[in-house]
Amino acid sequence: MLFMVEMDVNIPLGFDADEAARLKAAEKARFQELQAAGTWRHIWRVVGRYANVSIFDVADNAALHDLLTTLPLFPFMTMRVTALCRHPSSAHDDDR
Ligand SMILES: O=C(O)C[C@H]1C=CC(=O)O1
Repeated sequence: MLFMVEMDVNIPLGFDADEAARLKAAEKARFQELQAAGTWRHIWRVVGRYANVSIFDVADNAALHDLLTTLPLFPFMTMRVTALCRHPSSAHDDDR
């Protein structure tokens, strides 16, 4: 199942800089694993914000919930999830 996830990251001012750097590095490593696995299919930066729009391909709602809530930056993220399905005019057979 495909989902669009909009993620806004808010690390509070004054948060420990080393810990923030560690969490960002862990997030990037987890992202790269999930991208290589085809689970985190796409990511775009939202211009002018510490935010992204991503496309996930997971088995079901529970799998997405488990994945998102275990991301290293999850405690600092606001997320909006939109379920997607293939558009009948799409040329991409794997959009499902
Ligand atoms: O930078 C972000 O938008 C937050 C997060 C998502 C992927 C990643 O590497 O970091």
